[in-house]
Amino acid sequence: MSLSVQIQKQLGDFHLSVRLETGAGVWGLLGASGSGKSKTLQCIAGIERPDQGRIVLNGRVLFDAEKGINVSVQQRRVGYLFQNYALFPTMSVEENIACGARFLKNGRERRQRVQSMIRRMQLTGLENLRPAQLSGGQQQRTALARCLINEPEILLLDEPFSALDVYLKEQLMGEMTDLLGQFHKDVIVVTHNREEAYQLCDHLAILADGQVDACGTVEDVFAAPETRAGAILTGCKNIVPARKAGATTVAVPDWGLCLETGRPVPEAVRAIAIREQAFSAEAGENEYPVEILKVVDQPFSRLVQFRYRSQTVPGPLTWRLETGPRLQHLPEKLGVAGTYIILLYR
Ligand SMILES: Nc1ncnc2c1ncn2[C@@H]1O[C@H](COP(=O)(O)OP(=O)(O)OP(=O)(O)O)[C@@H](O)[C@H]1O
Repeated sequence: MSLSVQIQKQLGDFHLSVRLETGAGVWGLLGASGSGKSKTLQCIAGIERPDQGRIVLNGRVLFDAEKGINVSVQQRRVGYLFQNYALFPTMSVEENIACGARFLKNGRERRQRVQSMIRRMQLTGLENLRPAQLSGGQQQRTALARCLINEPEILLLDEPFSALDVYLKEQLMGEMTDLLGQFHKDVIVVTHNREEAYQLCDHLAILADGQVDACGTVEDVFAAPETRAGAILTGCKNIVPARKAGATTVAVPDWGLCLETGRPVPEAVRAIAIREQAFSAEAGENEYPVEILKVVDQPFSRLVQFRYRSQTVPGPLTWRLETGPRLQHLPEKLGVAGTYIILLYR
């Protein structure tokens, strides 16, 4: 699969300007609320019309502003799973799924396809129930079946788990991964949740203020987000302006420190990020005196707020530890291994 998106759209004061090239597998659009994720997906599906640009799916031009091409939603062969599934409340499971196969004129073939979908999506026995009589997972499978029956070339999932509680979400994420694997569908999934992004996707594009800010494999984006937006969205809490100080060191004026990164530091570095788990009382590297401000016990971890004694700005830093015996002695120094210092360029 290849999808090329180059679109611009003005929405009130908000400017969407997305350039994205995706390949096979599951791609995630990870962005904060209001960053333009849903609008991007809707432009690809043909629900929204960009002001400018071009969208090409597997060599087929779906939209080209200059050439006046705008293929209809029905003809795009793009499956779109709405955030709340958008099932028709007065229709049964079977009727909802059949809606996705309206394009099939042959009634017998349509019925066969619907029955096959019901089996594959493990909805057997539920055919005559209405959406309100289904569990969250059954509703999601019905909506997925309605998308997939049309044999789309790509499946777009808009925040597929946002409406679910934590327990159901974990269960359904596992199910969804299995189903997507079974159907061998290429997928773009929109989410603001880093766990979802990490678990479901092979590749990630970070969306910030209507633009793609960073792009790469999930592992690379999480290991080295490169931008502030990427660092925040992948869960970094300690982000601070920094600049190159030496071949392998960064100066961090707000903390009054110079940190050794253990690798060449490019001139372009503008900030660093250190994950909460990266600090250690036994790091043996970059160890500096700290003042512990607060210890908050959480169910499976302990959050320690601290400041460097050399710090010139007030905001606390956070250090997260696995829950163990209560801290007997609060450390006087904390360190961080150079490899855990994430260099940010924007
Ligand atoms: N019709 C509109 N007129 C003006 N602004 C709009 C319109 N529709 C959307 N916007 C703005 O466009 C921006 C992007 O919206 P979009 O729904 O794509 O965000 P999102 O990243 O999906 O957010 P969320 O995660 O909250 O759903 C938002 O700031 C929104 O306020």
